[in-house]
Amino acid sequence: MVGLPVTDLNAPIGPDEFSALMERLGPWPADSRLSPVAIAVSGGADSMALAVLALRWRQSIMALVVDHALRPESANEARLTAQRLSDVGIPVKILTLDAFPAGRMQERARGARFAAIEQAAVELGCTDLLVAHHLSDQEETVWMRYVGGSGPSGLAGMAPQSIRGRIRVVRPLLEVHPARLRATLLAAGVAWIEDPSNQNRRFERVRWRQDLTSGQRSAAHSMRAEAVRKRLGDDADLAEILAQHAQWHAEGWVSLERAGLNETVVASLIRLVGNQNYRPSRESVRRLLEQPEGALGGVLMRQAGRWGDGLIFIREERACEGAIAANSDAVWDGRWRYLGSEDGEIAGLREAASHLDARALGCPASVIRTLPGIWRDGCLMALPDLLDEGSGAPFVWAGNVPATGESVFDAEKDL
Ligand SMILES: Nc1ncnc2c1ncn2[C@@H]1O[C@H](COP(=O)(O)OP(=O)(O)OP(=O)(O)O)[C@@H](O)[C@H]1O
Repeated sequence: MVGLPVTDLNAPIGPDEFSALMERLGPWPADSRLSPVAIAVSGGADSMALAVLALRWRQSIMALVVDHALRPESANEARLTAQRLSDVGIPVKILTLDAFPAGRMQERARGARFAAIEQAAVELGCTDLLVAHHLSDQEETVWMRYVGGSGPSGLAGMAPQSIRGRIRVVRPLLEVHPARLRATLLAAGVAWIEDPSNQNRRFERVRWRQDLTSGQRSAAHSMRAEAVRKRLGDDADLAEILAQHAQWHAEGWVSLERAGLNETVVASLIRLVGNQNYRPSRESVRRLLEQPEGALGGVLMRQAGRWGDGLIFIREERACEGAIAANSDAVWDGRWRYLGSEDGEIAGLREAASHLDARALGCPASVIRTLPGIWRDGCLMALPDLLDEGSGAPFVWAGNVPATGESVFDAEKDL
C-alpha cells in the first residue's frame, strides 16, 4: 500500500506550499497582463480556494465562472461568486451558456462549459487553465473506474495536466485534501456556495464520496500508483514503435509498416485518426485485425498498397459530421478548424473530390473525400488550402488526441 503523507487536515495551504505545487507543473508564462493563467471557478469551496491560492502565487490570473443558465438562481450565484472574487482582487469573467437541448444533461452541460471556457481562455491570451479536482475526487474517480472494470489507463485516474483543445488543463490540487481547501478559505475570510447536488445520493460519485472507507481510499492510491507505472512503460514502448514504423500525414491519416503492427498501436491510431475520446476496446481491435480490412471507431483500416507494406488508417467517410455554418474558428468533424471568414457551410468534399488527381496530391482518394471544403447552396466554393495552396480555404488540424504521451498529457474529459 502507498502511504499518504500525514498532514493536519485543518491547516490552511500556505503560499510556499502552493508555489511548490505549481512549480512542478511549469513552465508557466511570464506573469504579465498579456498572458494570465485562467482558473475555472464554480463558486464552490474547492475552486474558490484555488483562485485565492493562485492570486498569492502570481498577479496575472483570470477567474472564469460559467453560468449554465439551467436553474433560475444560477445567474445570481454566478454574480455572487464574481463579487466574492473581485472583493479579494481576482479579475473575473462570467460566461453565460446558451440553452441546449434536453437529454444527457450532465454530459452536455460539461461539454458546453468546457467549450465556453476554452473559447474565453484563448481570447484572453491564456494557455493554461487551472481546475480544482482534489485528493478525494481522485480517490473516488479511481474507485469508480475500478468498480467499472477499467484497465491501467482508467485506473491511472485524472492526470495532473492534460491538453484539451487549445489549452492545457492543470490540476494542481490532486494531492490536497479538500478539508484543507476549506481551511484556506476560512483563514482568508472568503465565503463559498454549497451546492446541494453535492449531497444528492442519486449520483454515483456522491454515494462513493460518502461511503468510501479509508481502506478503500488507500487501496485506490495503490491501484493508481501501479497503473501509472504500467502506463508509463506501455507509453514508452508505443512511442518507440510509432516513431519507427508509423507515419502521420498532414491530411489526417496514418500509414503503418507491418513490423509495427500490434493491438495497442492499432487502438491508438484509430483513436488519433477518428479523434475519439477513448481508444477502442482491445476485443474490438482484435476482431478488426482478424480481417484484412475493416472499420472501427469511425476509422477505416486498409491494406497500404501503394503506401507501404502494412496498413493505412483513414477517417471513415460515412462517420464524418454533416454541414455546419462556416463561422471563423468553427471545428468540423472534431478534426478541422476553419480560420477563414467566408459565408457558407463547411462540409466534407465527398463526391466533389472525385475529379481531383489523388495521386498527384500524394494521398489516397478516400482520404480526400473526408477533407472539409466551403460550400454554398450545394456548390463547392473552395477546397481546403491543404489541397489548393494559395486559393484554398484555411483549415488547420484541430484533433486534440495525442498518439502517445498520455501519461503526461491525458485526454481526460471530465472537467
Ligand atoms: N460552473 C462552473 N464554472 C467554472 N468552472 C467550473 C464550473 N463547474 C465546475 N468547474 C470547474 O471544474 C472543476 C470540477 O467540477 P466539479 O463539478 O467536479 O466540482 P465542484 O463540486 O463544482 O467543485 P468546486 O467545489 O471547486 O466548485 C471545479 O473544481 C472547477 O474548477
